[in-house]
Amino acid sequence: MNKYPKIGIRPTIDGRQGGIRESLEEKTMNLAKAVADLISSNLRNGDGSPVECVISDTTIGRVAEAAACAAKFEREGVGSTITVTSCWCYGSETMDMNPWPKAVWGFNGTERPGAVYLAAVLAAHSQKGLPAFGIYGHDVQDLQDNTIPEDVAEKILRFARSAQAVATMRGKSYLSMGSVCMGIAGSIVSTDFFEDYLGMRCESIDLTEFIRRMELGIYDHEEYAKAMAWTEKYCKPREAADRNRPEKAKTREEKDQDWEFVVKMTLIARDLMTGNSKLREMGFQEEALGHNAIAGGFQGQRQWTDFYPNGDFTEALMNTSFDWNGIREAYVLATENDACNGIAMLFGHLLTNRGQQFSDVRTYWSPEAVRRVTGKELTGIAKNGIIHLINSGATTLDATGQATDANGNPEMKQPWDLTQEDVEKCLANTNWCPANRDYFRGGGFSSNFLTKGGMPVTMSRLNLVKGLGPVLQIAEGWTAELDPEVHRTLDERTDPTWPTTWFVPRLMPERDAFKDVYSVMNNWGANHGALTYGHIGKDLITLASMLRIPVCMHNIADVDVFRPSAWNAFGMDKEGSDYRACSTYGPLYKK
Ligand SMILES: C[C@H](O)[C@@H](O)[C@@H](O)C(=O)CO
Ligand SMILES: [Mn+2]
Repeated sequence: MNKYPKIGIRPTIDGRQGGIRESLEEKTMNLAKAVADLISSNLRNGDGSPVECVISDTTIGRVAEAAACAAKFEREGVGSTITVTSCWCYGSETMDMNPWPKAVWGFNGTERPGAVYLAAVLAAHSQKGLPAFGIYGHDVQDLQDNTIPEDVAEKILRFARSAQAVATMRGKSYLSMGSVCMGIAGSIVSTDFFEDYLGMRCESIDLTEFIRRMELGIYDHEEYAKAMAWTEKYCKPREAADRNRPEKAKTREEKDQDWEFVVKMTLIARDLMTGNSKLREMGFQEEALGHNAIAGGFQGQRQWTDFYPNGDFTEALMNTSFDWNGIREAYVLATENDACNGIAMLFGHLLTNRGQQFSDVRTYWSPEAVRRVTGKELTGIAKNGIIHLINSGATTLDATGQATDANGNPEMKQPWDLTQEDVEKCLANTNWCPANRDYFRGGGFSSNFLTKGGMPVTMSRLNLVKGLGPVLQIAEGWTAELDPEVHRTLDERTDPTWPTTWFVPRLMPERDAFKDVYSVMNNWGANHGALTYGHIGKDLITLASMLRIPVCMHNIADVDVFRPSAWNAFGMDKEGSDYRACSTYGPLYKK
């Protein structure tokens, strides 16, 4: 069985035999091949395999050929399509009628009217309530030119990245480990939202399952020994001084036991999400299956953490692009079972294949407040103020920023670009602090690091609003590096046992929520944000429109907003039309 969905390419053609069709067959097929090649040579699935395309067996001129193509795509596990043409074709006969994400590239040439077909078929898509993305190159190309211009390539790849994310999450699960955490609304998991908007299921387990598996030894014992040896080498030596009051601190012996406990928790959390064939060999058929989870959340607080070591080690390692088994794709695991943030992490992960960061959006520090408490000025990109992102647990260790690109700049890499040296540097820059036992009575270890400055990042968050539905918010910006003394003073006022990222959003004076750094913090819809490496706001906007989730706040220029062409019919203000279109079409998988 194929692990990932494929993208179907549909070459459509003028059906008139006796000259027209014959003259266009080769050209049209070549355009389809060029699109498939563009996608497979640029986009990868999470395991590093190229995103696969399937091309229709024939060009599509008449409806029987459209039907044969649809049948082939169903057999091949296609999850979205791109229709390509350089000429006039018959709209409703050749169009893709499947409600999955779809785009049409109408070649901008004038010998044959590909753009006329594009307009006609997009009108048909609008009329039939099957929104499609329209791709029309800016400059006229010659008929014999089969190259894909840069502006067209950018749109094809933006569509394909987002469509592949939509298709990849479909049919998978979100696994709640535990339930609602400290009354956090995002952890009141909405099955309706997951099912209707994402095509996903919600699974849940009670946290006693961890104890059962630990006590009955239901985990891979060989892997546990390997994981423990790795932890002894890379993590335990970086155990930080205990900041608990002496009467609250655990003894050395208790801490050693906690290390063993949190390593076992990590194996079990992974097995719960994705299963483990080793457990089948051990006779545990059910446990070997896992929950088919592509994302999950760990409740932790309060009952579990009041009694057992916290989930911080587990969450940090799961979200990281490496562990004792080497470099691998990061998992998506939200802390505090905040599924709304987990979904923003999942979007970021599927669009980039990189490890994700989960944080409390804790403090806006104005330049004035920083001056007052430190006696120093914020400088550089931080000069207009900063947002302190900090939470125990679910932040990828990739967010240390210790991996470097070819120019020596910090990067949170895709796993296939990570090197062993990068991995060792991420680990060498992460401390493991005995958990603050006023908060976490059961102990455990919190990952602690300071994110390197200068990385392009995008903060996002999904919120559920009664009467409206889901909305997405997006803020592109950068990580900032502060004067070390300023960092220390500000960090000491919080919980210095947790990882810190200083975030500076890109401001847009003309948009109220981005007129200053304070407004970004003040407009954030909940206590958490997901941080993704890179400026991926454009991709998130395209993805959200495919899922009919309106974007309530973003700092992306209008020219970079790429949504289905039907959105243009809902008015000239892009954000208002987004709301109207999303509410008209409704969720993609509504039953
Ligand atoms: C320890 C505390 O309960 C934190 O976990 C709390 O500040 C949060 O993270 C709330 O989202
Ligand atoms: Mn939190």
